[in-house]
Amino acid sequence: MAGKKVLIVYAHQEPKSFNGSLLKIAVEELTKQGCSVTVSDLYAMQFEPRATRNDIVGHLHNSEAFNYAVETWEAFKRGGLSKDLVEEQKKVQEADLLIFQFPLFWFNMPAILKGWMDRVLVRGFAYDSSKVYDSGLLQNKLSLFSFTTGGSKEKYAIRGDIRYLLWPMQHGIMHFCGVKVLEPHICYAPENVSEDKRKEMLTAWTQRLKTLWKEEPIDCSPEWYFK
Ligand SMILES: Cc1cc2nc3c(=O)[nH]c(=O)nc-3n(C[C@H](O)[C@H](O)[C@H](O)COP(=O)(O)OP(=O)(O)OC[C@H]3O[C@@H](n4cnc5c(N)ncnc54)[C@H](O)[C@@H]3O)c2cc1C
Ligand SMILES: [Zn+2]
Repeated sequence: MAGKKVLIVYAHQEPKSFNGSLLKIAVEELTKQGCSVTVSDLYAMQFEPRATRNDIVGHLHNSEAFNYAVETWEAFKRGGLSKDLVEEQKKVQEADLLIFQFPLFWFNMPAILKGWMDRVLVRGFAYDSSKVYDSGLLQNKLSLFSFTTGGSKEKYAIRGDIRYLLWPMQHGIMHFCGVKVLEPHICYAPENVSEDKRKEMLTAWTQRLKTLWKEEPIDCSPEWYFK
């Protein structure tokens, strides 16, 4: 929808990859719609995934025993978070929609993207003591997890519902911070399907993006994941 701001957090090393093609499609289609699109290309940025002391500029709240959650919370309040974090938080703050584009690694997101979650979604910025889930601090935003797998759709049906994997990402992170969740977009086994099937999956992503702003968020409750 024209005027909407979208942040795509992208975790793949290779622009020519299938994930790279999915990213390109999203940038093109959303830009065409009149959205303003920002991409955080984590590998290209050499984004630091480790949650360390370096994320705090200046003095520590308690230099005797380091506590990452407490120190980043305190640093956020006094404007003492490292520059790369502040930049990512600004992008999140401005966005109406967050799209996460990545290949599934060990039933989860790649470490560099997990590190983005760990470091950017600081207490005071994304959530606070009683400000979690529907009261989280990142209200009025949507999120969408768009990812690829190595395993086929049939294999996932046998191994168990892929929604189980989405519980920590969608519910444990996004919903916890107050962000609403759209249906995930999953491209199964792009390496092992025909060229035609790959083209079909890319077209399906373009098609979905065309009507994305009309979608209702999922009911992000245990039933959606485990029923
Ligand atoms: C550490 C690790 C852990 C993993 N854990 C899991 C796991 O737990 N579960 C699981 O299912 N998988 C797992 N995998 C596999 C991984 O999820 C897949 O390899 C990945 O999702 C494939 O996506 P890709 O973008 O890298 O594919 P690519 O290999 O980049 O792309 C597939 C094919 O699409 C082609 N392509 C790219 N763009 C286009 C285009 N525009 N048109 C047509 N063709 C195109 C490429 O040339 C390539 O031939 C793991 C992989 C790693 C490295
Ligand atoms: Zn939820």
